[in-house]
Amino acid sequence: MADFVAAVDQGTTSTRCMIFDHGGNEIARHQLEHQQIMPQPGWVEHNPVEIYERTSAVLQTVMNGRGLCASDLAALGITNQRETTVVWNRRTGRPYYNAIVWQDTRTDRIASALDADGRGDVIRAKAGLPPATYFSGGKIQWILENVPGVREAAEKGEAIFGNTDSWLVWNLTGGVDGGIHVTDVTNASRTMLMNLETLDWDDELLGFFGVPRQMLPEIRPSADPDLYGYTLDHGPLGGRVPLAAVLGDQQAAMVGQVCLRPGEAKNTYGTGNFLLLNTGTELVRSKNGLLSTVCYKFGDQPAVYALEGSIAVTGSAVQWLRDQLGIIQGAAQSESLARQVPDSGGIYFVPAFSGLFAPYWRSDARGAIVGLSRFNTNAHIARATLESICYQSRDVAEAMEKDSGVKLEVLKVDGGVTANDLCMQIQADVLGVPVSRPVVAETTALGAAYGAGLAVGFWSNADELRQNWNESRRWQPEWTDEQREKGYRCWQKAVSRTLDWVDVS
Ligand SMILES: Nc1ncnc2c1ncn2[C@@H]1O[C@H](COP(=O)(O)OP(=O)(O)O)[C@@H](O)[C@H]1O
Ligand SMILES: O=P(O)(O)OC[C@H](O)CO
Repeated sequence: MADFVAAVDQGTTSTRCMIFDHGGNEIARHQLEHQQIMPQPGWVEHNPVEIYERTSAVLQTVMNGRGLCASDLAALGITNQRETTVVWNRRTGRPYYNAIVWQDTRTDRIASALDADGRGDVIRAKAGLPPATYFSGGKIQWILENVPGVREAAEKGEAIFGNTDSWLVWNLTGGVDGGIHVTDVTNASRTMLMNLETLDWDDELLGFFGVPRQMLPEIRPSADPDLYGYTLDHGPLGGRVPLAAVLGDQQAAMVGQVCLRPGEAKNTYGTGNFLLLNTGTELVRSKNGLLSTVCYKFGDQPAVYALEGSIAVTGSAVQWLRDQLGIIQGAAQSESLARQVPDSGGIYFVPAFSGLFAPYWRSDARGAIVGLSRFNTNAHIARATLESICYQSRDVAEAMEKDSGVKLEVLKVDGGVTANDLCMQIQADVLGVPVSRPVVAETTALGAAYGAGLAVGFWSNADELRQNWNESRRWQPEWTDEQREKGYRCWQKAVSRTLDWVDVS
């Protein structure tokens, strides 16, 4: 009898494998970082071979560490950083180029040209996305146009595209020896190439980016009782395990937080922040700068959609304090440093390192710290960094309320930054609603495990998952309304100072 479900969470900064039992409790985990390659300002790449090696290593370490074998696992689910683009050769298994990461802004001219000639509106209508450097379509176009030999190989069906989910599934199911070339509907909904209503690749959208259809993976349900396939006997799990679910990481976090009813929402605080609201089987189109996206599709049930507010830089701003400014030694120290001061001393930090994503979608913005005086110290900068995470979340929460009419009563949170108690208190203050963190903060991996477990009958329905959800801590707002609104007005003024900084026309 298989007592556990495994999940791989292939994230922006690291890859982790986690094993869960039927109660949704974490049994084992291992995590490895991979290199962030930044060859030019605004460019961010990962090495896909390194990512697969790290994935194999975390799977092996977890299995060996707990003395588990493949037959102990009912299923494997995969969740991944979305949009990040890999193009590889299906005969040799070798990538043509590094993965171009979702944060990479090299395609800003491709993106702004889409709005100049009306294609942008078609993309908004069909894909639910604003033209932006964020999504995969422009990244594939860049590889087709700039890496010698790829266009010809793509026309012949030899050069194939995938986000990191497809790359991992292809390798785990055989690679050059019959690996399957698939993705799930949530990942496909982030490419600018899929029609949100038909849930299929759209020829008009493919034409906008010059992408040959034969490059693209087959789109499958997020949790698939027919199974994606099996891991290999000689693979990192040491045997055949049903690969039963694939979900983009933010959608997986929705499942892990059991936001499975319309009106339920969560905010994940990782490298960036992603606030998603379940809108049910109704596709809600944003008028306020949010994305419409697929939340999940379980088997042959209708797809469930979400509104999403994507924020490019939140936890990575904390990394910037550590790696570039050197004012903290580790991410956790951002809290002790910020606690040295009662407020940010009048400064506001807008970390528009990759332009601004939702709700602004301004690739011409760049980061700024405004309001500086000689009074300010590193502690104020640390505090302003935490505040920037919370104010950006308020920007998207406001847009979400306008689009959906749903008033947030409590914000469910998860992800690495939620370990920062001060940041969560500031979030409650800035939003004016309570913030609630679950016991299992690794909701992304848990969501992939839930998808895989539902597909193979390890869990039978959403009610079982709901019983597994428990709160670990809740923060109540402490600021007065006057404090809250004054702070937010200053934030909006600071944002306006970052716009129109670089020329992307
Ligand atoms: N105590 C902390 N305070 C603030 N930020 C933190 C803390 N711990 C981790 N982080 C940030 O959380 C991010 C990692 O979170 P994680 O959920 O693992 O992200 P991802 O899935 O994007 O790789 C990093 O950007 C790191 O700077
Ligand atoms: O890997 P994360 O957690 O930073 O998530 C990245 C998002 O999927 C980008 O859209």
